[in-house]
Amino acid sequence: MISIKHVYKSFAAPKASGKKRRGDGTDMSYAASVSGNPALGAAAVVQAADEAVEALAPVEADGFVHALSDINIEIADGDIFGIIGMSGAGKSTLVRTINLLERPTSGTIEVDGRDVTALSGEELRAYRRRVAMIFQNFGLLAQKTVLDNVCFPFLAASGKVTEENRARALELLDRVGLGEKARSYPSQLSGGQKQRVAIARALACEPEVILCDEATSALDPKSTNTILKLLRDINRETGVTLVVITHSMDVVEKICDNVAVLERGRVVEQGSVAKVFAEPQAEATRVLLGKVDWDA
Ligand SMILES: Nc1ncnc2c1ncn2[C@@H]1O[C@H](COP(=O)(O)OP(=O)(O)OP(=O)(O)O)[C@@H](O)[C@H]1O
Repeated sequence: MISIKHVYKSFAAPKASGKKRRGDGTDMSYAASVSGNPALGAAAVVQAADEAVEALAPVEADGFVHALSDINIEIADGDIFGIIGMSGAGKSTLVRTINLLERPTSGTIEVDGRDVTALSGEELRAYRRRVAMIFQNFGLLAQKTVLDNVCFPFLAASGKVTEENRARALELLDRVGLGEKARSYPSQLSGGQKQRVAIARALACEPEVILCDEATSALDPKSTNTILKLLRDINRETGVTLVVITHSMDVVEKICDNVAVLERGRVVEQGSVAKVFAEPQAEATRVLLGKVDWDA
């Protein structure tokens, strides 16, 4: 059970670092999400701040961007929990506080009753093995083969990759239907295949939770369905909890059991998907469902 209690997150008004993204398109979030290395964490935060500048964050009168305000959510073990909202609602910030890429400004995140927000060092690395993550841009390491990408969590955890680890990675590649691509490089795969590699990599350390941050946003409808079905099947087979960050009600309807709707950093509605779809209470939910009267 993940209990998010009174979580707030504020950022000082962002300033562009002037640094460009690394030429190989590496998303720092993945490397940071499997390690407790403060330098990688800092690089991921600089990258996020640059993206926030690009997104023109609204700066409040006090000079801060209040990305999350008093978030209270409970996610049961084995649930497929959707977090939905428009661009800038705070979805990515929330998911990044769950795996502690960002620390909440205040509030707690309890996992099985234990507050994890102050974890560091080996305890933080161990926590991140329990909470895997997949990203919109896949976060694969471009210079490594598919097999080496799936083995990366073993390397990050213990500094080496054993034969047993490789055999496990091959099993996982088979599970996602990509056994024959083990020696390929990410650039040789379609978007849907890249996301399947990322899912195999997420499963490597047998996580209890997978955070899926806009995992299908870069994919066409057919690949989206393949990935959503794969995630749902894995949830049923292994009991892993899925936290699905999305701006698409279609995604929520297809795989989620429960959903929280975020608007400007606040939860404006939450409950079972069936109830929220049948009787949406918040205006933001109706907009996301496409149930708005544009002429009103
Ligand atoms: N590192 C940061 N520094 C400053 N502001 C930030 C930072 N990260 C996020 N923000 C701001 O916090 C708010 C929430 O951003 P967040 O990326 O969480 O929204 P989102 O719902 O995930 O949006 P999108 O769907 O566009 O990714 C935005 O106003 C954003 O600009």
